Amino acid sequence: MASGATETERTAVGWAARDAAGHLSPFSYTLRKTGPEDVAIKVLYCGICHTDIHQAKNHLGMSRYPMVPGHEVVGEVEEVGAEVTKFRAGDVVGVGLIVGCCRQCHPCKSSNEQYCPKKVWSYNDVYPDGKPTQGGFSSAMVVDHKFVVKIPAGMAPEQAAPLLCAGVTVYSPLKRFNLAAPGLRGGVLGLGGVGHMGVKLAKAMGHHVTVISSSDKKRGEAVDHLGADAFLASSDAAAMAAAAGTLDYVIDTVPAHHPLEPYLALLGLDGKLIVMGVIGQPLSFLSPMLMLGRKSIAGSFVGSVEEAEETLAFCKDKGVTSQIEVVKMGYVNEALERLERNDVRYRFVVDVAGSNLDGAA
Ligand SMILES: NC(=O)C1=CN([C@@H]2O[C@H](COP(=O)(O)OP(=O)(O)OC[C@H]3O[C@@H](n4cnc5c(N)ncnc54)[C@H](OP(=O)(O)O)[C@@H]3O)[C@@H](O)[C@H]2O)C=CC1
Ligand SMILES: O=C/C=C/c1ccc(O)c(O)c1
Ligand SMILES: [Zn+2]
Ligand SMILES: [Zn+2]
Repeated sequence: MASGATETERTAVGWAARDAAGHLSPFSYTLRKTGPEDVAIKVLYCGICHTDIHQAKNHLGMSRYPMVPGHEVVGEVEEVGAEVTKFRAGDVVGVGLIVGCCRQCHPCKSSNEQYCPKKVWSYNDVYPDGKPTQGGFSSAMVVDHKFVVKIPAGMAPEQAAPLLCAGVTVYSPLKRFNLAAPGLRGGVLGLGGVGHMGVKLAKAMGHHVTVISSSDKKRGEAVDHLGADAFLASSDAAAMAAAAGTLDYVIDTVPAHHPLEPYLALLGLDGKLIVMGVIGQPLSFLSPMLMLGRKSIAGSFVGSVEEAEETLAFCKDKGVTSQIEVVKMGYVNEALERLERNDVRYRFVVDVAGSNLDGAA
């Protein structure tokens, strides 16, 4: 469609959860007209993040249905609004977890818009006009251009998808907590979608990287395939004790309740435990575990648009890729089940444009 056309409301076909069972099935809905600052996107690929399970299954008690999840979106620009100059039809672009913010608060004014109190989530939220947001397991999205990033030329679109959440989620805290310098010793707890990007990004920053996993099953892959320098099974008390005090940081990606003390013990002086997992129960630790070592526990929430662009550029520059299994939309429910039972190496990406979204086989 012509650049600047803004009058047509379009129908999208997504795959939506209807209730907390979290089963996705075809769902038609209308997208807003392409406003002057909007980009209309045909979705090509969308990664499956564990957050999509948390949201679809109402793990946090805040889910709204019908809900089309998906927030690692890569697509092709179909139409741009009259005031959009950064993108044009045919560009390959990405969208992550956030699609709106107030533009006036301190986080917004300091390129930390993901921390805006009025941020709009790409799904399971509403726009200021009351229309529900729907995510990337869908034929199309209309997104404010501020929240759209260009996928670097030469980067495969399916490869780029996991960088838009898993990648930037690790890149952002490493940068913000001054943990991007070479030579640091990092730990990645939980080798899943976010964790495997943690290993790859930290290695590309020049860190010595230890994977801390719930079992020994991923040892070979972590060291031989992903390039980790060391591997600890958290169940191996002797190995955990031998590694005490050796790490500058641990990126904790576990999506379920777990003790923090075994991982605080791995940190040396001033070490940081960065909690990433979305866990709806209190986590606990004994305060001396922090004091004796001046350690800190921090959180971090995805990354800004600027950081998403930096992550993409960093990955392009360093040759960092995601390790993915590409599936069709008809497989999305099996993929969600396999993700939940820790059976994916390491991110599912749905080939949305190559799928029959109406649900026929
Ligand atoms: N803070 C933020 O901005 C973001 C948060 N998230 C959240 O991070 C978490 C991880 O997401 P993602 O990487 O996609 O998830 P994955 O399921 O891909 O990976 C999680 C990994 O944690 C380990 N794990 C899983 N279940 C358990 C358990 N019960 N106990 C101990 N370890 C477990 C497994 O690794 P192993 O086999 O090595 O033990 C698993 O591979 C989720 O809660 C997600 O919502 C995601 C993106 C951004
Ligand atoms: O995938 C990214 C989402 C992270 C997230 C962080 C906090 C929270 O309450 C969520 O629902 C999701
Ligand atoms: Zn995510
Ligand atoms: Zn704001």
